[in-house]
Amino acid sequence: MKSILRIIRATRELWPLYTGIVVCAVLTSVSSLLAPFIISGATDTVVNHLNGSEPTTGMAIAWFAVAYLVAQLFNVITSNIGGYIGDVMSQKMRTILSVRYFEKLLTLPLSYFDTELTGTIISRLNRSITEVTNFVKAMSNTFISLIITTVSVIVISSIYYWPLGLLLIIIFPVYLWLTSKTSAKWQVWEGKKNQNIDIASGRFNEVIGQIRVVKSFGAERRELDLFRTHFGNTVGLTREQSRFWHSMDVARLAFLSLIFFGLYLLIFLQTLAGNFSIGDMVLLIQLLAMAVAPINSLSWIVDSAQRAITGSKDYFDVMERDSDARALAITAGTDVPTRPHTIQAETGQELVRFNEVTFGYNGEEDVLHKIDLSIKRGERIAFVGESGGGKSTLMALLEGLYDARNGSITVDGMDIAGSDLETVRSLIGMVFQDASLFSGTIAENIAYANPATSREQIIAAAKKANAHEFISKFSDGYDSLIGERGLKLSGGQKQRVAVARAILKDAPILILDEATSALDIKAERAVQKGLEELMVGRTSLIIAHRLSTIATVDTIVTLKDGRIEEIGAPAELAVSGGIYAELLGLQNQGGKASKKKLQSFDIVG
Ligand SMILES: Nc1ncnc2c1ncn2[C@@H]1O[C@H](COP(=O)(O)OP(=O)(O)OP(=O)(O)O)[C@@H](O)[C@H]1O
Repeated sequence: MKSILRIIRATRELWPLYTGIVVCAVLTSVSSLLAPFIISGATDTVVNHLNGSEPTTGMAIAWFAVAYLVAQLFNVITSNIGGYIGDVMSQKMRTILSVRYFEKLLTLPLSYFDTELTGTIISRLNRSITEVTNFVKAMSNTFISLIITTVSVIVISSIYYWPLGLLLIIIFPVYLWLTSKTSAKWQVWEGKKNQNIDIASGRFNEVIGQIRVVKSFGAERRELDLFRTHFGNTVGLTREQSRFWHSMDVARLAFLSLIFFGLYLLIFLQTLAGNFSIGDMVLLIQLLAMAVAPINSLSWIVDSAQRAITGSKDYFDVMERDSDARALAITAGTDVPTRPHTIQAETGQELVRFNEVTFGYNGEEDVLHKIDLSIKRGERIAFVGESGGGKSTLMALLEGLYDARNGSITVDGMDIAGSDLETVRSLIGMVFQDASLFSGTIAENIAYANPATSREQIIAAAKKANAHEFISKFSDGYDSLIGERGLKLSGGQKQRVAVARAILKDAPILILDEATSALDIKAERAVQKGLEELMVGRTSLIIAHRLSTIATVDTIVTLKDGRIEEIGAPAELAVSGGIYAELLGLQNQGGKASKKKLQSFDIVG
């Protein structure tokens, strides 16, 4: 329950809506309580008229009907206004919670995403927020009227005949006791179901996101079976859970029926004995009928409260994680650099420095050891090493995605650990191995760094990236929509759009992870032409996958098991007997074994 209160506290700006809901609920309950009294009055008036003790007119009786009508209309209006406010409140609450969740995810360190599946994160968000908002809405609409109605029924019945009140009071503790007995078990089942759904949804997202891989491996059936199994598990769990819940519900309702049997018996006997008038009897029967609904909804409230508690736990689990303070500053907008950093280093002077950098992921073993490296402004530097040697990790550190365990990295003299991330990242452009485009138009993708970029600038960037020609051939040109991840573009086309995107970002430092994806020679040349344009006047760090690229750089850094083995110009390293020389030798040898060895270095030729 504490977590529900936390949600309400966390959304305290909604208090005018909460108040509106409470006021409407009070008015609705009061107006619905009026109806039994009006009908009771009318019944007594009719009965008295019929037995001749108090003759009345049709007009007088009609006023009862009018009063009933007014009470009912009032009830309808207040309950609907309450419903309207409830709808707005729950949607606002949903919006607030969802935005905060998204904001939180955007500020969490990358290490969180290394261990969580995207689909799982989404599924958890949907479930927890839906259940919490549904519950708060239902609570606000029903809980208050439940209390008012119940208390009124107990008080009024007691005034008429105290044993009636006593019997009604007994119902609540027994009912709650029976319900709480079920709750602990219920939650365990619910947790297991959620686990299965999260795994299935996580996989679902991955499979649909990488549908080509799935199809090419013919893994559709296997994936479908896995999905079916996880969802199938939830059916079995629901069976057990529901069987238990409903058998407890039978106990609850049987007990309720027993108490109501006693209540009705007492009312009938008292009326027969002349202690209640017919009107009193009608009033009490109606009041009891009104009490049944809140009692029945007790178990439903407990049920949805349990769901909401589980949901809010998941929610707070993520919300309580430590954000990366510097990422937080970006989403909060407090870290916007007042002016773009202008590079101080002259061409040929040191721009990037790795100073004895050691790093390991998430408390795991070190994967980079004492990396010492100086990169000059304007230099082209290729990183070569076996797969897993630490090339991507080194780049991730430079971008400030992870913090070094030891040592420091400076860019233009700024230690990136102490600098605001927005400045650091504004200095670095990236072209990823997988172009990673978003759904939307080609123009939107090219202008991702700055959506306000003019169409002329977008076209100029596309021309430099060697992409203008193919884009112009689409019927909608730059406004052509590309599917999620740009599925409608070829690999080479996607790469060129990504290059144009990097050209527009215009960062002085470039990280290029050369595409190894099976680009044919023509496509590769087209991309290469764009990359050459992109690299002009910039400092380029290249994770190279082609010996032809490596041969053209100023400096090669070879990495082995997270350590720098050699640094030098291609001509020097070609004869030094190190990794690069070995790779050149393998290329010249040809043959299967050589090809395999080259592949282990992610070198495609
Ligand atoms: N997110 C991560 N969490 C934990 N360990 C990781 C993570 N990313 C990489 N590693 C590990 O760090 C080491 C270096 O990986 P890295 O991706 O930097 O190598 P690489 O040289 O770029 O390889 P490749 O060329 O295959 O991409 C590897 O042992 C890898 O298993």
